[in-house]
Amino acid sequence: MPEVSFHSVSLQFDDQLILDNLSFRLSEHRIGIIGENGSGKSSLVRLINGLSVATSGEVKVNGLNPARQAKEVRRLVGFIFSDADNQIIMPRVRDDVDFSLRRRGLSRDERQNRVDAVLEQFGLTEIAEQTPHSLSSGQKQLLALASVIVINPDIIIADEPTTLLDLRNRIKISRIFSQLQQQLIVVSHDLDILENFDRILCVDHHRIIADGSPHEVLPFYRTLMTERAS
Ligand SMILES: Nc1ncnc2c1ncn2[C@@H]1O[C@H](COP(=O)(O)OP(=O)(O)OP(=O)(O)O)[C@@H](O)[C@H]1O
Repeated sequence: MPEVSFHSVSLQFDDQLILDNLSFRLSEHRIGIIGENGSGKSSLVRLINGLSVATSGEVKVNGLNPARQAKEVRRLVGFIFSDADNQIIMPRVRDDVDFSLRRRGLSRDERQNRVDAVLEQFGLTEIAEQTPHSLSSGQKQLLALASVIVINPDIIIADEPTTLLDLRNRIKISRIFSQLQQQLIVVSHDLDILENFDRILCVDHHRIIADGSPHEVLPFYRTLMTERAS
């Protein structure tokens, strides 16, 4: 598996402290990141592909620094944004998936086969010729996932990938996640999809307050949130 490491990483926006002196290494297969709204989860994963830059400390992805070697890191890391509209580029669903594969040196046939396979996998075949903007929010979310998974990146980061999906599609995504060979880092409020992950980190008040197996961290988090809600 690839290795993502944080060495004394802090992140500030203007004067606001978001992440405070985080150090950890991620080398497990499937890693979940949980925490309250605004706790810094998206900010944390955005540091991994250089979308944000640490105020101090250092992030490394397989030894590369995402802030200084963004191009190389983005070849390794596929990032699925929480807002799928951000990722839609092309006028047809099929072309949008295909767009990710351009400049990968594949033949036209090979590209088409991969696009067809991933459209099928995500249940998008029937709407392959439609414009992405005509899709429902959930279908756009599936398209965003398909467009990243088709490239086969070494690390897949998904920021709240199931927020808009119905139960059937959540189950489907959960199955797809469990079959992926690549390292997967998922930010989610949907705790069910993280049940079978290898490791869960809980971000709270700028720090990681729990880090362990889903059996340890998810019940801890559920109890903490129940207490805070009352
Ligand atoms: N580009 C930015 N400029 C200024 N502040 C930002 C920026 N991005 C995030 N923040 C702030 O950082 C804090 C953490 O935001 P972040 O999106 O990382 O939280 P989150 O845990 O992913 O939240 P949610 O669960 O609601 O998606 C918030 O207070 C947010 O306002």
